Amino acid sequence: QCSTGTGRVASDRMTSIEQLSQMVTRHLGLDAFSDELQYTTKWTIFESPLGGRGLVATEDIKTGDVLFVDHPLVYGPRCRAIVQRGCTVCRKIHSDTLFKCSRCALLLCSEQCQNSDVHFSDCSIISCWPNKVPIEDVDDALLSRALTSIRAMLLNEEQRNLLTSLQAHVLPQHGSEIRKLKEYFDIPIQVEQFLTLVACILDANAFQIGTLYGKKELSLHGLYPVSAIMNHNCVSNTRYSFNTDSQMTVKAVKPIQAGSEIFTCYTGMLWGTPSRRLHLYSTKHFLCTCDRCADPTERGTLLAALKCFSSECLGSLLPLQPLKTNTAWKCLDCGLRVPHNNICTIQGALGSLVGSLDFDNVLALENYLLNRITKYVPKTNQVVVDLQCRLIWEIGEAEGFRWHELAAPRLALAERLCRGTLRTLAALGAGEALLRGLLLYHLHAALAERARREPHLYEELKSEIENTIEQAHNILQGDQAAPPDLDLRRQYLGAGCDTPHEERFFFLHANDAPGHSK
Ligand SMILES: C[S@@+](CC[C@H](N)C(=O)[O-])C[C@H]1O[C@@H](n2cnc3c(N)ncnc32)[C@H](O)[C@@H]1O
Repeated sequence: QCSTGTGRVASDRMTSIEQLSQMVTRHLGLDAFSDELQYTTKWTIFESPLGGRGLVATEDIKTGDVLFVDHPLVYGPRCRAIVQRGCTVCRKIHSDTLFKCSRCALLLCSEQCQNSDVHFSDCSIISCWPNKVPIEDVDDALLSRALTSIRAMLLNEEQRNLLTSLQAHVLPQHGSEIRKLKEYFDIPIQVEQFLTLVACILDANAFQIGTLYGKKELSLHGLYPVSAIMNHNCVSNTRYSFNTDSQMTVKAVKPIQAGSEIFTCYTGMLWGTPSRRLHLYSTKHFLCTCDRCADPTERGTLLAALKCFSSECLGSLLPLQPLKTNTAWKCLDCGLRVPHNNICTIQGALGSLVGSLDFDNVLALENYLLNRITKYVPKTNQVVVDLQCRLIWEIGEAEGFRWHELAAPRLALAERLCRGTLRTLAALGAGEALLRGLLLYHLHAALAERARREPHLYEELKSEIENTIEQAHNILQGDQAAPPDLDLRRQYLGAGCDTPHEERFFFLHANDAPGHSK
């Protein structure tokens, strides 16, 4: 049945904090608790000193405390300029069975997906709009980009009120997917206005939804209304994780004092200041002024550092006034000053260089990291750190590079890279961030493999093998991004296991066997 009603088309954008708090309480289901069993949160919504609303701690919060479990009002394929082609129901990509639905043009991979409830409701909205071109000529990538907004048509009034009370980026660069969709479909004006508003709200607030560890599937985003109220800090005091039902759990990664704002991070943790600020400005329309952004060295990590332009100097260039977008840069050693434009040229060239790399080729990546990239940039630079992480994720996991297959120098390299990146995270004050959990897991796996090969080293490595898996487990448990053998490793290689040490490694080889799908 075709729905033409759009409910509230545009928000009055004036929802008070009290109204928003009430809507959030209902959304989280906290109003279902009886008077005797009062549910209290350790935070509330407030007028943030950064502008707009934010979340603030109402009592002291400990590391690891769960702040809330949010669920999405809507979710669907991520809306990016380059869209992966994948099934809009089961998220399968790289499938040669992908086809367009003959009624709505959405991409599907099987009859089962076509007959699913999800597709039925998507299709029943889109197929109501008269098509202006033959359905087979509709741009399925564009339709995929617009699908999350389209799904908002199914929300009830209360859900729409919550959705439209969130901030919207009402600027020409947002909502273009809906404008373009009009080239293919005759969309009623009220519906178009609603979809455009939702698209602007999604651009301001949506979170990318994590995928299962190592699984390549269509990337999704979702509108998590409570998480969306969190403002940004480049050193977040929370982390979030997703379960397989797309629920999002937000936890503290460090102690948060009563009265302090609760933050998330909208950028990559290991990006340097100019990259983070540019990204925030172009996508979220603000210039961050947090302590990390104001510190030219980024707590000594030098993630943005470039090589000094003077051929005799081995020093690093850093921005003189990082909060000024056109700041000059200065060498820490020789004091050479370099104008901003010259820095932009180097950063542009570096971007093109990295864009040309084949990240799926482990040997090429390793060679580039060890022999090439540090000719152009200091080893602290974010590009080097990014390549290090990409290599860490491949070593032990990629075909032909599983733990038991690694030559000793490569195993040692994995260990060294994990330790280096963990040091950078610690210097930033990242606390118990997700990235730290994954790095600890990989460090544990490298150490365990070394102990398996050389049993005489076991006693020496035992406490670190145990500590790393315990800490990784603490951070990653319940997160769908967690490696599937996390629990097994903790059971056999964690503290308190009484299996004789010669027998503790038996499961590693089974997991590493070629063809084993992690
Ligand atoms: C996801 S919303 C966060 C909630 C928002 N403050 C509100 O009132 O609904 C993202 C927007 O909040 C603002 N914001 C978030 N973090 C900020 C920060 N560190 N400094 C300035 N503005 C920030 C920006 O306008 C950004 O586009």
